[in-house]
This record gives sequence, structure tokens and C-alpha cells, in this order.
Amino acid sequence: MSVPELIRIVSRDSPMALAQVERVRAELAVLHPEVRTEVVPVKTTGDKWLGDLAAVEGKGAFTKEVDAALLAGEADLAVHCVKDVPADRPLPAGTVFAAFLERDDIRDALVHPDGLTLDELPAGTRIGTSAVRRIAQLAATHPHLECVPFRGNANRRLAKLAAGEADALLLAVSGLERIGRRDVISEVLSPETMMPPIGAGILALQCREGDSELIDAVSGLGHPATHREATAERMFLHVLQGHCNSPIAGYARVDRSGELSLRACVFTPDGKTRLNAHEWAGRLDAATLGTSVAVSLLRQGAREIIDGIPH
Ligand SMILES: NCc1[nH]cc(CCC(=O)O)c1CC(=O)O
Repeated sequence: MSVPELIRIVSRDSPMALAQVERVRAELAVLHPEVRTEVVPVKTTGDKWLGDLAAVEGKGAFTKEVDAALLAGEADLAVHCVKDVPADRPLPAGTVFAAFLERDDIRDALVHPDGLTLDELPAGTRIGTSAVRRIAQLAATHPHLECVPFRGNANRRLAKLAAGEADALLLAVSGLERIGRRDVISEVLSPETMMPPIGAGILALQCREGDSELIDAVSGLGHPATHREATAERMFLHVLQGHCNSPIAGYARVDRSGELSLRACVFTPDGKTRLNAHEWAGRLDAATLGTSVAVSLLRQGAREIIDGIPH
């Protein structure tokens, strides 16, 4: 098998994104020590605009410029957080996923400077988060806490927390690990306490469709169980057709015996209504499982909830 001499890797330029690229380079170096890699960092709309994401692009704000560099031939391979790749529409024409890397921790964490846990936080504690998924779930279980809008990459959010712009934060465990800041975590929240977003903790490698030499070279970085989980989760989101303000959460799991299941929820923004579904794939493939779980939520009224939220 011939492998490319040089692979130019494009990604966002945040510390988290660059750490993700380093993981890909390290795994590639093990598999293909002869391949050289170069990093092409780009700023995305989502990095530049710190207001409400619905006001700009909403979905795709963290991926558009990365995809454009790939399609323009300025780079050969894009590294994305699956969580940030829109699932309601197909991938940009001419691009494909070549691999999903082994999944990291899917859970969210509380970051509180004095080390309190979520249940210990006093009434009125300001939680810095703009995520509708986190806001809806907190409103349901901890209505005495107050969410304040908070955007920017994880390092910037930690700096804003230190500057007193909030009293605590919710951030993904995987993201904090990638930037080397697991130390700031005061509590790791179970998926039952804070249901993760679709695609949590998964990195995807995306490339140009016809680039078969590159696709062959990087497909060896793929993790089969993660691939099944990502496929089920993204098909679920595709069938549900949410928008950037719809609180949707869920995760698929391949258990030790290889059985795939998917649980998912749709919330109203105030968290007062919560639709739940949990199904096992059995003999179905991952994409069909995702479809089935979405249909189950639609039967319970998910469409009315999603369409009733301004966006
Ligand atoms: N929106 C930014 C973003 N995109 C992916 C992650 C976490 C890492 C991952 O799930 O791959 C984060 C940070 C966060 O939500 O705390």
C-alpha cells in the first residue's frame, strides 16, 4: 500500500483543537512512521463571534472554515469534534469521514474554584454556560442555580471564571483532559445527572472523497465500536432535525458483549418536559437504531417541542 508523503492537517486553532491534532499526529506516527505531517490552523466563525451562535451560523460555526480549507486543497485532513459537526444535513459535498478515533470520556464536569459539588452549590450560584442542553437539565434538577451566558474556548472560559464572571462552569471532561486541565474539575457528573451531547468525546477525521490513498492511510486510526456509536448518534440527530436552540442529549454505548444501545432525550428549554427513549440495536445496524430512537421521540411529541423553540 502506498501512503502519502505529506499529510496537511487542518483544524481550529484553539488549544483544545491543537491538542486533538497532536493526538492524530502521534497515532499516525505509530501507524505510518514515514509520513510527514503539517498543521494548518484556522479560526472559525464560532471562535471569532462570542455572542449568541444562533445570530451567526448556528450550526457549522466551528467547522465551516475548516471544511473550506479541505475543499480548497489547502489541507488534506480535517480533525473535528463530532459534537461540533452538524448532523441535520449531509457532510459538505465532496468530503467524507475516514475514521472515528477511540472515544474519550463522554461526561460533563463541574468546575468550582472551591471544589464544591453540584448538590452543594448555594442558591443563586452563577453557572457559566450558553449550552441549551446544559441549561435545560440544570433548570430541571437544580432550579435554584442561575445560568449566565458563557462562550469562548475552554481556556478562555477558565480565565473568565478566574476573573469572577461566573461562580462555576460546566465543561466536558474530555476537553479539559485535552488541554491538560483535569485538575480544575470539582465533580464529574454522571450521564444520568447531565446527559451528554450527541458525539461527545469523539474525534472524526474528514478528507476529500476521492483521496483514496489518504483514506486508506488514516482509516487504520478508526475504532470500530466508536464508529458504531457515532453512526447511531448522528443518524438519531439527522432524523430528529433539531436546530441550534433545541436541547437534545444522548449517547450510544457498545457494551462488553458487543451489544449497541442508544438512549436519548429531548427537553423543553425550561427542563420541565423531558422525553426519553432507550433502545437496543439487537439485529438492527447502528443507523437503523438511531432512526428508531428518533422516531420513538417524535411519537412522544419531539417535533412540537423542537419547533416551538425560537431559533
Ligand atoms: N463546543 C466546544 C466543544 N466541542 C467539543 C467539546 C468537548 C470535547 C468533545 O466532546 O469532543 C467542547 C467543549 C465543551 O463542551 O466543554
